[in-house]
Amino acid sequence: MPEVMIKLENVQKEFRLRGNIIRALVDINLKINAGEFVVLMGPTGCGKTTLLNVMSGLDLPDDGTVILDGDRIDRASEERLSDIRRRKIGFVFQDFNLVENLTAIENVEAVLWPGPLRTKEINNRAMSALAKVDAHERMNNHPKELSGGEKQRVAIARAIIHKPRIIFADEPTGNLHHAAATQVMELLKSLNKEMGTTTIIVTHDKNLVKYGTRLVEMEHGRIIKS
Ligand SMILES: Nc1ncnc2c1ncn2[C@@H]1O[C@H](COP(=O)(O)OP(=O)(O)OP(=O)(O)O)[C@@H](O)[C@H]1O
Repeated sequence: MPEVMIKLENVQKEFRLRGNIIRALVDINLKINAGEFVVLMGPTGCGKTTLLNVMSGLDLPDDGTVILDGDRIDRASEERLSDIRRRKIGFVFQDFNLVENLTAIENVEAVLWPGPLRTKEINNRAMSALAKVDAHERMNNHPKELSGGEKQRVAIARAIIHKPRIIFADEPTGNLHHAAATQVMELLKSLNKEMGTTTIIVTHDKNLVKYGTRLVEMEHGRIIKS
């Protein structure tokens, strides 16, 4: 039996906007096994980001059950959620979310500050994460001195420095040109293969389906294919 990494049962989520109720997630049932590389697609506004946020503990559902690597997270406190996120999850975003006044390596190291590790050990780990994503030559540059692809590779180094069980990536190639997008997807794929990191990416780009081991499609808050 494969190890189940994420399990959602009867998950519902609504938003209220100027008197309207938007059903962002409608009765979602989904199981993702350890080591899968899931590509989540669907038209704009169908609920992809909401689903990613609920699976990763960035947001809570109104109803239903969410289990992440054995922890039930749908009713967890913010303190517990942030502890689970810190230990188990790496996040990658469309706009990179790097801190502008820190260098590339400081952006990666910052994940481990403050913490039990010595400065030298943090520095070594950050260097090896940057080498893994082939961005070590730019380690002393600030984000504004990096290309989009380089910024995203630094962001991926930051996402993997604590060896997460799961990577969630929301439109990771949305701001990149074709060549840089390909490089970022190859990188996520190789991390998934080498380290067995369960990976879930949201995208609009049909060309990225080939990187996944599985395609999940949404429409109007529902999963229509999984
Ligand atoms: N905080 C919020 N308040 C109100 N409505 C929201 C909020 N977040 C999302 N929504 C609505 O919920 C629905 C699902 O949004 P979501 O961002 O999950 O879609 P998406 O599939 O990721 O869209 P896109 O591809 O455009 O990023 C949309 O109708 C959106 O307007």
